[in-house]
Amino acid sequence: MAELVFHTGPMDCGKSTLALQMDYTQSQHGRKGRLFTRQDRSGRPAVTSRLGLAREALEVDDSFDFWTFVIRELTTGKRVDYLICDEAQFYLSEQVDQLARIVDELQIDVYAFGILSDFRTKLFPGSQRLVELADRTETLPLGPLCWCGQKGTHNARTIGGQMVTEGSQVAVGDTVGDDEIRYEVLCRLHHRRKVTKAKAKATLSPDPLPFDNEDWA
Ligand SMILES: Nc1ncnc2c1ncn2[C@@H]1O[C@H](COP(=O)(O)OP(=O)(O)O)[C@@H](O)[C@H]1O
Ligand SMILES: Cc1cn([C@H]2C[C@H](O)[C@@H](COP(=O)(O)O)O2)c(=O)[nH]c1=O
Repeated sequence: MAELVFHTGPMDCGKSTLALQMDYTQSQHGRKGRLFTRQDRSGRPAVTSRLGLAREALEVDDSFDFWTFVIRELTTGKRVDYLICDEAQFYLSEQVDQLARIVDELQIDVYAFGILSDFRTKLFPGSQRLVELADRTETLPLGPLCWCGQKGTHNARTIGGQMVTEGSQVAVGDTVGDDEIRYEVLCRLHHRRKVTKAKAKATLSPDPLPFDNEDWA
């Protein structure tokens, strides 16, 4: 039986790396796949991992129809055994419905990868639909740590170094670099208290990180 599997976790937990590893492993066994992404950080239609791996992919925009695409591939004699769908949080919920139909009616495996929730802790529509429809939702076992040393679970957005809790849901960005808009993965406690690493450092210095300070812990 083909499967729709949603691999999720916060930013920087290895989703794109796993997507590329799955594609590699499957293709080593002669299976033919297609890679998709939407608004990758690189600005290119590609699946890119912070470990340095990258592969070209097909860009999914609002008008893209997975069902029509796969039917066209099959009816022109091409083989499709699986789809790898990165940055799936940005997909429309109708597109996730198309992915489920592909699994059920064409027996093609779909492996989707994406973050569950945004910087306000609200679900992305694409991720919500994946959780609703997937045969399995898997949370990646490894992930970034909050500055306090706890497991990082929640994505924070910073603008000019300040954590924000309002703004548009989509703003492509990274957890490293010096762009105005950045992300930082925090534990729930520090996300809720809006204590980023920079804020903790400014407030609590000169203690070394990770802090074990009563004030914030
Ligand atoms: N130089 C490095 N050496 C080892 N592992 C690294 C290095 N850089 C990044 N990583 C690993 O890659 C992970 C991020 O992978 P990536 O696929 O880009 O994440 P995601 O797609 O979930 O945002 C990090 O959590 C870390 O485990
Ligand atoms: C939390 C959050 C993230 N994004 C963007 C930022 C990145 O471009 C991607 C996540 O990429 P990753 O491969 O998982 O690191 O999503 C966003 O647009 N809005 C948000 O709230």
